[in-house]
Amino acid sequence: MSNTTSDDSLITTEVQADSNDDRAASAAETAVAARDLNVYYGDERAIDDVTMEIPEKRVTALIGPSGCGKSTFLRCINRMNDMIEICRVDGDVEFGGKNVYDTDVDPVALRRKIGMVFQKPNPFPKSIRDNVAYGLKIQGFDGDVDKRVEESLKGAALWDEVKDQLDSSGLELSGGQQQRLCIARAIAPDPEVILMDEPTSALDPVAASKIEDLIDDLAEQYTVIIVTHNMQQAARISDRTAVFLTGGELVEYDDTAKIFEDPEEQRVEDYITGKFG
Ligand SMILES: Nc1ncnc2c1ncn2[C@@H]1O[C@H](COP(=O)(O)OP(=O)(O)OP(=O)(O)O)[C@@H](O)[C@H]1O
Repeated sequence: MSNTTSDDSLITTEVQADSNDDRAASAAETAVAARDLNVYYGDERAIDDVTMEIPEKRVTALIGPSGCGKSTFLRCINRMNDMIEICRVDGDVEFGGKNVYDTDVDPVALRRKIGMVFQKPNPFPKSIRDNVAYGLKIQGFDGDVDKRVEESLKGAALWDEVKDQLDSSGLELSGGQQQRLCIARAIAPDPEVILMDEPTSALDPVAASKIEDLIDDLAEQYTVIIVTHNMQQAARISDRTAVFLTGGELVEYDDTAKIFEDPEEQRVEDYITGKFG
């Protein structure tokens, strides 16, 4: 599968020291940038003037205590907050050199380029094949659907386990397999960015570990932005970490090793060492 960026297509406490290091050390283009981003639910501000650049083909973790705005920030990136009536967004989220909140951006086209995986695996009550092919059909994909389904299931490290049961229901799979099916569904439309909102918190440790390995592989090809409550997970799998604290303030954003080993901000150190949050 190829990745392309085209503005036009939008219109209508242990840091892992192996593979992440190579990625973290090399320069990366910016995939997504928030500029002066404020988000409100009614009168309540959930994101407080956040500016940050998220690098391409890296894993960026968003961490912080409950209610600090991590999910709200994530949902801004592919405009999932549009679905929440009382939510108002001020400022820019740039993707492919364009503000995704520009009036000529089609949110459905945007979400093909910026896919999303949720906390609870949510396959459709359809066959494994149809789960993966769903987005392709909606977008009027005129290529080889079976080939793309196979590539996507391989990309989600699920193919070997399901290749002989593609017509079985996705709901018959285990929780971890269902989550990898959801990842296959997210990558089938050939996105550039994958947003993950606590993708392992509903899974047992073995299934969670498989997803962590998969996230590392996905970053070879995609930009991965993950919300996690699990600081060890952030330390293990991410290249960059953004720490949000109460009120939607982005307090510190840096290489993951720096955040976990030598943060600039006392509040971040206190949070990471469990003094609050
Ligand atoms: N749909 C909504 N309507 C009203 N307020 C909301 C809505 N979603 C979130 N909020 C509020 O916005 C703030 C940030 O919430 P958000 O879910 O983004 O935080 P979070 O850091 O992801 O929390 P958690 O880790 O518990 O999921 C909270 O005060 C929350 O109550």
